[in-house]
Amino acid sequence: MSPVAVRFAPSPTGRLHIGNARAAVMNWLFARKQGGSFMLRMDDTDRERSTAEYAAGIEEDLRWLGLEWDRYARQSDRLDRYTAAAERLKAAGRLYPCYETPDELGLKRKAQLAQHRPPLYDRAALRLTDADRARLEAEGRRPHWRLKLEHTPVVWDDLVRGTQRFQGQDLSDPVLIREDGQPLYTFASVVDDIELGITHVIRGEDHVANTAVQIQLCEALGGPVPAFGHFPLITDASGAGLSKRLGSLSLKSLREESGLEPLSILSLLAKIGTSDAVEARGTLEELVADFDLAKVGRGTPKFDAEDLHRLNAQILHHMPYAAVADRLPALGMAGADEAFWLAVRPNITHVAEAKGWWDITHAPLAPVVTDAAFLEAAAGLLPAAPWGPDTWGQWVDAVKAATGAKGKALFMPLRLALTGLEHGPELKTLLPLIGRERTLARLSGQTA
Ligand SMILES: Nc1ncnc2c1ncn2[C@@H]1O[C@H](COP(=O)(O)OP(=O)(O)OP(=O)(O)O)[C@@H](O)[C@H]1O
Repeated sequence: MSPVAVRFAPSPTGRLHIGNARAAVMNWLFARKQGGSFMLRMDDTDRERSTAEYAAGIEEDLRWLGLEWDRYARQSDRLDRYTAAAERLKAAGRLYPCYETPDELGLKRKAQLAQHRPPLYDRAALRLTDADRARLEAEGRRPHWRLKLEHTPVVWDDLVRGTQRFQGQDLSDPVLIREDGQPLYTFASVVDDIELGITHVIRGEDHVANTAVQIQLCEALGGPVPAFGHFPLITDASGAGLSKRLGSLSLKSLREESGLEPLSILSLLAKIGTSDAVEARGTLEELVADFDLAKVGRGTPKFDAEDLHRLNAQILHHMPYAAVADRLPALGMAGADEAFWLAVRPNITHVAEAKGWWDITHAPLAPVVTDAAFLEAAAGLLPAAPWGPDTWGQWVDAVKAATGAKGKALFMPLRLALTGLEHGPELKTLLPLIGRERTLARLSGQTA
């Protein structure tokens, strides 16, 4: 058996959204789990809507997620392959020229629907004589080309949906090549899957009907026919579909505006709509280990941004300093060290929020003074420098013994004076970061 080869094949007509990313994640995890290869293929034959900027944006998004590709292809580099495949189909009598305009096709469809018949192409072009075609071309009409489907059953064992059955006679002969010579998605995709050795096509269920046609096309081109798996499409929280062109829920905005970590998105996308619970995972390897296409369910997964934020917080709570060290200076935390990161990571949902704690530990702050006499007494008991992890314990024991204050009455005035807030990271870890001088000043009510 040939080694497993999968592809993620976006059209570069917008930035990737969370649904597209699911397709990328599924394919990448499948490849890694099976020891196979993952290809990024830009389906850019739509010249009007594809741009190099969007292609670069898609690459940026995938790299940010950590989904590196083993192979890369661009359909616009392979146009000669589609021409060659079209010639083979013509020679085999499977590709035929049609001359109807979109308006004429629209009228035919309307008439069929009015008679409660399915709106299938009526194959009128197959009945044209050479003379008819010559006359149409003389009128200036250029042909588009349709695949002549076999009127036989098409059956495949879908890796997600189980056995799928279509009848060739229930499907319209698909247009493979437009009037202007542009190969359409259905065609280019199958030529590539065959020639690039794709063994498994894993994609959203928006492609199920395409698959029936593509299996026939693949056979007409001499195969081999890959395995197919179609997973349900993600909707937004209101149940509405996503579209690259509308820019909905793009990875770029989740990264740049919402400040999410790639692993939160990966953790969500690897598990949403599967029989596994959605949980934060600290590495891609853990997600690979859990992955099994058989766990993907048939229900429509709804994307809820709240889930991502919850996962993000969980991921940050365990994130080592090395994973963020490079990013902290650019977020206004130049000089932030491991002690600072370990102190604040349990209290943040997004990395940028660490800046709030950076300011509290490193910039002037107006303390909240609730009991000046108590704070003065506490100031007199502050241990001498140097301070370490035990300083807080020693200090509060002394304050407790001297004042008799306990529990909240002991901690809250100190927390408010030192941080200005009622909640936050453990004072045991914050105190050495704030330092003795600043602590003394804040205890006396000064902005420091
Ligand atoms: N909402 C979704 N949920 C899961 N997968 C999706 C979703 N939308 C698209 N996909 C998958 O993303 C992959 C790339 O598809 P494609 O580039 O056609 O994106 P698209 O968002 O459908 O495009 P467009 O909005 O530009 O029509 C395909 O495998 C497709 O099935």
